[in-house]
Amino acid sequence: ASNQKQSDKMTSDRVCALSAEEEEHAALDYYDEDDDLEAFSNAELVLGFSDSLNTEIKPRILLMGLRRSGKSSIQKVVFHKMSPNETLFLESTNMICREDVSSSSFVSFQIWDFPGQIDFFDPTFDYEMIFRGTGALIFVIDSQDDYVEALRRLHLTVTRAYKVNPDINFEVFIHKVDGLSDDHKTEKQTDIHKRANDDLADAGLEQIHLSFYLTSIYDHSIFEAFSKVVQKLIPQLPTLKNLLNIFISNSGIEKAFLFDVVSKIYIATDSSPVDMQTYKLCCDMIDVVIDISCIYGLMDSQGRLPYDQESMAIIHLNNTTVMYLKEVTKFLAIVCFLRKESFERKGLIDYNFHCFKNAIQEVFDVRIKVQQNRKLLTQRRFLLSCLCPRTPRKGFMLDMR
Ligand SMILES: Nc1nc2c(ncn2[C@@H]2O[C@H](COP(=O)(O)OP(=O)(O)OP(=O)(O)O)[C@@H](O)[C@H]2O)c(=O)[nH]1
Repeated sequence: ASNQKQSDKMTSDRVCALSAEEEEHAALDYYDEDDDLEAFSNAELVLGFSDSLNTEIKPRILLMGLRRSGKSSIQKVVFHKMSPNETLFLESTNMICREDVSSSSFVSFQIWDFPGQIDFFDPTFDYEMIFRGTGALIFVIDSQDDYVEALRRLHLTVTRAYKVNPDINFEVFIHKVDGLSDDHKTEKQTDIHKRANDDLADAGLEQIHLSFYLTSIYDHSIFEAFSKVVQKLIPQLPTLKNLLNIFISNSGIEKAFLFDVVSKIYIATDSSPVDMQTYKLCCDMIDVVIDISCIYGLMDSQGRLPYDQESMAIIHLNNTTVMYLKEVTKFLAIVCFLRKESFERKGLIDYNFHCFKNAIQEVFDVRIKVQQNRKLLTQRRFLLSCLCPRTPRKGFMLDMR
């Protein structure tokens, strides 16, 4: 319960930070500006969203799949810290639920949770508008159920979405695998993979790439899968990876992850392979650090959490490995694994960390600058197109520049 409270507090802290952040940030450099504007006005018209002009248009992640496949549970467990058992009481989703996931870090997107059955032929459902601004489409398949119908829906959804926007990343979560043995899991994955790709090949659409993940809300697999989905939407990923590689190779560190603390999504890691055990240890460490901070730390006069960019933690494991966590920004932390001997040179590690942090700040600054320019441009173009609707927008763009 205490963990839940702390997470709620952190989430609400993040929401507060978001509104301030939104003031200075504009759209991610993700899709065409014309699409931004169009998607923005369409969303308002079609779905009645009341976003102000200030609102950032973020890449969308759609959660789709049959009824009761586990879509809402995934969203609640990953982004609301709901305990997996509580999802048993979730009611069926009847309308599209949209949620902003943002922080001052690189994690910034919208999740749209769709009701189980979407009728693509329903004229009130403007799927073209929805797919146009989509970065990733996650299709959830219940592995404990018969998946023939799910595969049919997957095929229909993917082909429709691809026609509208070929840049969407298609991610298939073979979900609820907690009830299956290891052999059974591999068997199901192979079967689903083969059938889905055969269907695409039969339709002459071999070029569509589907990524498959075995997931469950009862372990870390869902966080790991979500991390990979989100990473594909971070344009700065290669830069972050490069910075991490330089940092670890100069500090005697074996592995490092850059985490979004609230969601426990890792947004980047170095080039060495990731194993699930290491990832689990990082998640546990983040939980421990937040818990200890909340129990023993002193809140400031405004009642804010005693957890900030100065926070750090060291855990010595009983196999001569040391885990070292350091905050990079309020919502971003780096978790490193290194040998006890390497940790003796902590001064060097801290100095290198300082350089790493400055480099991350520079990446942020560039991003903010680009976003501010885009925001200004989009607002001006919007206002001008309202004043002179007949004049082609491209012309305005040239004038403004
Ligand atoms: N065993 C197991 N059950 C799960 C998992 N994820 C979700 N569930 C259960 O699946 C049921 C349906 O979950 P929901 O999240 O409501 O499913 P949904 O896809 O959002 O359903 P609709 O809103 O009707 O489209 C709930 O009882 C969850 O507890 C999982 O990883 N493992």
